[in-house]
Amino acid sequence: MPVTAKICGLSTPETLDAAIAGSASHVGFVFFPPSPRNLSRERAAQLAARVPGHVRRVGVFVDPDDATVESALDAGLLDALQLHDTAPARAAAIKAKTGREIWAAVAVRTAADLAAAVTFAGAADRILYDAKTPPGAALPGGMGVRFDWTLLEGFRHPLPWALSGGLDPVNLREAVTRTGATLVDVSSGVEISPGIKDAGKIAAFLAAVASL
Ligand SMILES: O=C(O)c1ccccc1NCC(=O)[C@H](O)[C@H](O)COP(=O)(O)O
Repeated sequence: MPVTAKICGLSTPETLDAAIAGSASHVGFVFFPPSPRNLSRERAAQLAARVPGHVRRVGVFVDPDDATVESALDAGLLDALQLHDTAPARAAAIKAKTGREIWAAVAVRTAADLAAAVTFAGAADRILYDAKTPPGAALPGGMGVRFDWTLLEGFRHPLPWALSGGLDPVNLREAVTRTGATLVDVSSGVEISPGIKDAGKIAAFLAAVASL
């Protein structure tokens, strides 16, 4: 099965272009003000206009209200909405209201955390297994934290899914081999500092994906 990749937290034309040139299947735009990757409406519109139709635009949110979603949808021309810290009923309501594909982030540290995945059946279209960030962390994602990938070995996934959390070009092969992921998501692993993406690192990650 071919593996595809989402490059998340893009915020400049140069790094967005590197993701597109390297054949990313998805690009992620963050709409969460505490994040160093947060986009203004204007920047989101500027970036969204550069994305060709075959690359899917994913908006990343943390339990957003309707106004936040509407504003981002309009500016970012979003194909999918990735929801962190969002209850299944709220995810279902956003899906019904927007008609967009919904990705539900499930934060994982232990096997017990995986039980949340099934609660999104019927409410979301895809599960994003992401590493649980430390207690008190400013962000629920995008912190370069990985989880124990063996937890996903033999797990019965209730929905299509993607793997995230602390991925980089070096650990990618082990992550995919252990979990069987066919869609991977990276942010910190292609940055030189939080929020600052690097075109060379993006190219290296996508080359590693293509070599799997
Ligand atoms: O990236 C952010 O700043 C962010 C903020 C709030 C919620 C989620 C966020 N990122 C979600 C992602 O999709 C990241 O790509 C994912 O957590 C993996 O991040 P990393 O471990 O840094 O590769």
